[in-house]
Amino acid sequence: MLRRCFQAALRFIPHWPALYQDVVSQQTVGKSLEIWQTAHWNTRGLSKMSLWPFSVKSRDFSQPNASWSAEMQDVYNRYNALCEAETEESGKTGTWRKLPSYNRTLKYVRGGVCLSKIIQSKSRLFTRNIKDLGAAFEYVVFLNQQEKRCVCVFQPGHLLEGPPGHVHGGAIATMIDTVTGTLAGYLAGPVMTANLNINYRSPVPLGSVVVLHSALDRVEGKKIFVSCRVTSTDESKLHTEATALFIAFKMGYLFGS
Ligand SMILES: CCCCCCCC/C=C\CCCCCCCC(=O)SCCNC(=O)CCNC(=O)[C@H](O)C(C)(C)COP(=O)(O)OP(=O)(O)OC[C@H]1O[C@@H](n2cnc3c(N)ncnc32)[C@H](O)[C@@H]1OP(=O)(O)O
Repeated sequence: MLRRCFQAALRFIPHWPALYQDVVSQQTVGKSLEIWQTAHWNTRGLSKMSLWPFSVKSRDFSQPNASWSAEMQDVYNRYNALCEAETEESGKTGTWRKLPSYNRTLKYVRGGVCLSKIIQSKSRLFTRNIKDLGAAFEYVVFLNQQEKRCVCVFQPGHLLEGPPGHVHGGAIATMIDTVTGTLAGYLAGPVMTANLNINYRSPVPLGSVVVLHSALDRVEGKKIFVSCRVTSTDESKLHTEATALFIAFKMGYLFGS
């Protein structure tokens, strides 16, 4: 049923066939890097590219809101200023870029906003499925594509409790998976986590602000190795360390073709 739905959708979304064909024809990460970045992932704004006649705007869930603490806002301002400063200097895209954060990964794909209304329309990204501001995952990711690294400013809310007053290890793992997966995804197109190794060094208090620093270690064919450190905002305290392996896949893999 899902497969039929997907195939029917392919016929109606103007850009999807191009996306689909290129995905299935790319064998290695190396080959697909530039193609995905420039043409297929919604990294600059889908509405500019799409011919779809209806609204294709997705809400960006990583905008500052009233739940953000002063510390969260400060760190956000620091990285946001880097994005703006470098953009002004060069007159074009800066080295740092704030990434949008949608509530479905499908929305990063060209035509995906429309597809998301058709395919399992009630599905939501795990980290963006609680509507109360500040209650769970408050975060924003900045990408430095040249240096192949990203940072995430994360303010865990009260619904993420594990040990009393502190963040659940699974919630930290979720954020590590999200941030390393986002980096791998922006560098290589669609990826899935194959392996995630985590060492928890010190507990994270609920409502505090931490920074996830993620960097590309190496690429071997379709294997993308990424590492991540979770620290206090001044980096004086190490909370968590992790390494992750992502595998680039063809979109058809998820839809049975
Ligand atoms: C979806 C797109 C996301 C991108 C978004 C970018 C934009 C940002 C947007 C929004 C942010 C949100 C980001 C969220 C991120 C969350 C990600 C997840 O949580 S993913 C769910 C959990 N993961 C699974 O459910 C996988 C289940 N596993 C599988 O499906 C397969 O095992 C898979 C695809 C991982 C590998 O498939 P095979 O095993 O058929 O692949 P073979 O071709 O055999 O292996 C390739 C190489 O990888 C090695 N390999 C495979 N698994 C390994 C493992 N576990 N450990 C070590 N090596 C492994 C193999 O030995 C092989 O190596 P040799 O080429 O021979 O050198």
